[in-house]
Amino acid sequence: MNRWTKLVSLHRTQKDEVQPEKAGGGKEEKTEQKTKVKVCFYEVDQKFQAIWYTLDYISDLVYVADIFIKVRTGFLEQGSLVRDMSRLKNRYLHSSQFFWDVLSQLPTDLLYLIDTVKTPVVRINRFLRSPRLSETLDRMETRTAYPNVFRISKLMILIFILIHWNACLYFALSKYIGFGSDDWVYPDPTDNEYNSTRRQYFYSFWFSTLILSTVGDTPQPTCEEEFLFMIADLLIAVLVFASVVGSVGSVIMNLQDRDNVFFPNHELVKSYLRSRRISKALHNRVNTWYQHLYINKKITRENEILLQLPVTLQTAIAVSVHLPTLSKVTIFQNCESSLLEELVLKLTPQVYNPGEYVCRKGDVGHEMYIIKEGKLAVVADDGVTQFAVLGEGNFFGEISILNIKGNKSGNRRTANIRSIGYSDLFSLSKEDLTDTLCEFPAAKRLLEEKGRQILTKMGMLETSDEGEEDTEKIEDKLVRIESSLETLQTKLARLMVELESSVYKMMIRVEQLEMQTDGWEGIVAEGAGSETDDEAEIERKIGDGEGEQEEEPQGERGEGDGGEEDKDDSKEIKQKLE
Ligand SMILES: Nc1ncnc2c1ncn2[C@@H]1O[C@@H]2COP(=O)(O)O[C@H]2[C@H]1O
Repeated sequence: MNRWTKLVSLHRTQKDEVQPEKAGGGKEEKTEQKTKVKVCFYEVDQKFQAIWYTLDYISDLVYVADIFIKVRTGFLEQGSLVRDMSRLKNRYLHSSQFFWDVLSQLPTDLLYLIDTVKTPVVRINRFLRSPRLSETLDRMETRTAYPNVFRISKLMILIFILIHWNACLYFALSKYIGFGSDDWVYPDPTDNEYNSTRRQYFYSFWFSTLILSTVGDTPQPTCEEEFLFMIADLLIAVLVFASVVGSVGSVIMNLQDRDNVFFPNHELVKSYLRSRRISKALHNRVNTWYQHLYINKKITRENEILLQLPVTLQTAIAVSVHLPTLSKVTIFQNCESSLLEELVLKLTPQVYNPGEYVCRKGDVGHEMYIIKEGKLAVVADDGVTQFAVLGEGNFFGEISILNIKGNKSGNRRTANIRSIGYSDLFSLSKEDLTDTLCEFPAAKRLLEEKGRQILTKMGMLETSDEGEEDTEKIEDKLVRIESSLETLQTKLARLMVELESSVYKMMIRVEQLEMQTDGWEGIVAEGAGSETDDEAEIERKIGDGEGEQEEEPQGERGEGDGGEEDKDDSKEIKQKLE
């Protein structure tokens, strides 16, 4: 048999048959012996044949089970999941998938019965199932909480399998060329050091790893087969190396991207601070803040991350994350869930360092804050004297943005608020708060009440109750006037349309009547004798005109009383004629 044919068909010879060939040096034809079923490492085959068969047929059972699963797997039709068994069966049986599944499951193992074909190559059709494996891996990747770890593990396993197959080929090739015949092939197994199967496998695996990881340092090949093997391996190695570098690189990029999405980009801020020659103290404050974010996993850009989801999912997630905090806030405790759902998407997480001011007295207020975690103090201008300490579930900063009547400080902050330790806050902008409270007046009243209490304590509320009541009354009136104005505007618009249509109809009617009256001038001149008859005639014609008018569809007429006006006009014309 030709050397190449022998190599490709993976026929293997027994260990003791290798020796004469090795001794014979260039002897081309080897005696074909009883071939092995499974492995290049013959001892493994001899000892574990039962295990090989068992594993093979267990995996065949899994493949068959997979076919049943596929038949029962529903599919989407115009967005609805089809579960009807007869349709599912029909669909699968007529798909190309079914063809490939059957092909992969053909009992090619029966070829083992032919004595000369005892090679694992007969089961090669099982590889047709590999798309299903990659489908499974893809699904697992979308479900796992650690996709990057999963990706790297998958890559490592694939590389491991590749190195393993390559090691097997190397050993088979060494056996074919002759163990120990040169430096490149596997050393002579009769030597005790290289005799054990474990040593054979590890040596081959190591050799294969050297090539595929492009580490090199392998012995120089000496014969054609060795050269070809090395060339093919080195080409594969380039791909393997590239895919390893690429995958690891993309994993690192993903991690960086994730960090950049979760946290503000520290490197960017750092280089900005450097370029602007910011003082060391301020630099340190920024660094401490970043450190706190990273160590305690404080995510300040949640809203940006959630933006990629549909609004309903965003709300559901935000509610489940923030509701525990919001439900601790007194004003929101008895609120409708719809208010909380509306608010929750508008909250922006913020983290403050110890000693940092969240707002200063006299500043214009643009947002209010809800405390998620930490303690803050209402402090005097010296920054030390504390008037009150606010904790988890408290809120502040509402007075300057609520336009409370009688508030002497207007839209200015009434106090300094300073973070005692690290504090996690939610900020809510003036616009968002106003929009939301418009629809939930009860919550607005509560907020204003709390603000008024503080202002009264501080003596910053104008205490003219009457004035307040008056203003409230005026406000109520204004609201009523606004709504009445809107209704009036709508009515006016309708009337204008009706008026236009009536005028148009009137013009047509007058034209018709003019045409009719043209003929009567002669009749009138004929004399008074026929006067009574003419009058009756005119009466009749006008009567006809009115009848027509009555037959007009209501829709065309609109809601206005165009008909009445027409009648009046007809009477007028009649009078004129008389
Ligand atoms: N004595 C106080 N106790 C609790 N909170 C206060 C007190 N004084 C002021 N505040 C809060 O501190 C905030 C400072 O900004 P505002 O004036 O917008 O709203 C103020 C109140 O919410």
